[in-house]
Amino acid sequence: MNEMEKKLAEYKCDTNEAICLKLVRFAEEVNDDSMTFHPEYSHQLYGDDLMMLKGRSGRSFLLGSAATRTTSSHCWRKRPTSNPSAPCFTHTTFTMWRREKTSPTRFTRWTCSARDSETTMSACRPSSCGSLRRPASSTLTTIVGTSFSCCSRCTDRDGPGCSSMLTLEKASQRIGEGKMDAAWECACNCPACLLCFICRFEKYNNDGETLFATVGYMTVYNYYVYPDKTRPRVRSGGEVSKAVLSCLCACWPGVLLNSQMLILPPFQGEGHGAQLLEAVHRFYCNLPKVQDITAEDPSENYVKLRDYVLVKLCQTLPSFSTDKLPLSFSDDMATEAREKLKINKKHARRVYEILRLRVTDMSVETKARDYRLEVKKRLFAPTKKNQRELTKMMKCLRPEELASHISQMDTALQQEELEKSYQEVLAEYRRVIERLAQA
Ligand SMILES: CC(=O)SCCNC(=O)CCNC(=O)[C@H](O)C(C)(C)COP(=O)(O)OP(=O)(O)OC[C@H]1O[C@@H](n2cnc3c(N)ncnc32)[C@H](O)[C@@H]1OP(=O)(O)O
Repeated sequence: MNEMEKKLAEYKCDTNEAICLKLVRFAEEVNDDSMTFHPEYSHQLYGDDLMMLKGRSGRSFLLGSAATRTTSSHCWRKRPTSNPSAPCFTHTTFTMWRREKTSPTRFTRWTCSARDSETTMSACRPSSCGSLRRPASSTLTTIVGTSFSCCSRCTDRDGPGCSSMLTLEKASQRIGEGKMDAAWECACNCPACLLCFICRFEKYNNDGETLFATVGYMTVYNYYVYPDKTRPRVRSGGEVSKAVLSCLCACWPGVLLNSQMLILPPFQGEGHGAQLLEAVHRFYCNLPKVQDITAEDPSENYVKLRDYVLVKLCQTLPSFSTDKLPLSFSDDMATEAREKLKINKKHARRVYEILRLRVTDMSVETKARDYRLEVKKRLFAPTKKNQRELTKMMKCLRPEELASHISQMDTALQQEELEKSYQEVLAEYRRVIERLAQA
């Protein structure tokens, strides 16, 4: 370490620790340190190794539905040695999120006023996003009984973008640059044709005024399925035309990041994710054009959440009744799950395995064995396919070419891997069953 590096070392710190965030509903909360939390990921703002932050003075506030206030005055990034005159990039990046100066008296301007209904889920139609401060115009469904609202539009220019960058590992601002997508241009006014932002708001009262603060959101993109269906996919909002992008950016600059689903950290683990996903499924269930609902590259947490929600939805379907579960996965199950709940076959199969586990007495050896074989049959299917291909290859490959493929066939190793996968799946299923029991 040279002298300069030693000097700089004292300013270095973990940016995940140094950055403090708050979600603030009322003016007095701005100074309430008990509400502080830290980001999970800050490398997208500061880089992996060049970032430096002096002390712990960096601090941001994400207010109500949106705006960000940054009081981080001591953060900067080391100038690249190759270009000493380069600007201090981190500082620029950080202040980029500071759309407006925040003052407690202006809180209400950053909050969203949705419809009067208890909860409202709306789809965002890009062409109708022009007026940014109006409530969402297209109410699609109303769910009564919860004080949270699903709404597509934020009424302010500032979205929870910074929080998205700080809570997702691969968030990106560079989406859809220059790309056109017909789905976005659709003029039929059908919500199933669009990318929807479905947002979850906390409804609260501030001095007699009903306000809505962002809890989380999902972006769902509708793909075309031949010949006349669509397939909503939980995914980032990429591949949009520039015109639409700029319009949506104005509404939700942060939401347009590569964030498929996000519940803001203070609200995680409270059931919001499950309720949001369930609301989305229930909404699409009523659209005949929709084939099924999928997700793009789902994370482990998302799969856990989806398992729980889908099992909860399917458990009342006749084809999944307790007497039918021990008879193996049936076409009836796949069809009913797809037609009534827009669940695809692969997910319906997982649902079946979870529900069957719930009714199986695993202390009875024969029942446990039947269950194990049923699950392992599915888990082993890809390996079996590989084996069939290998058998074909054996007929045409030279011995040295075959050697590497043969090693993949080590049966003992395969059995070990299979058992490991089975145990992992079993643990995941048990967690879902436990959660269902608590609900
Ligand atoms: C398509 C994709 O892959 S998108 C990528 C997913 N997004 C991310 O990873 C971003 C960061 N993470 C998040 O935004 C959220 O954590 C999500 C979306 C993954 C989940 O949302 P959450 O609101 O936290 O989910 P929810 O609260 O319904 O369930 C999470 C856990 O909290 C537990 N929980 C729910 N309600 C309660 C409660 N009232 N009390 C205690 N625990 C609870 C659940 O049992 C569950 O635990 P488990 O996972 O061990 O079963």
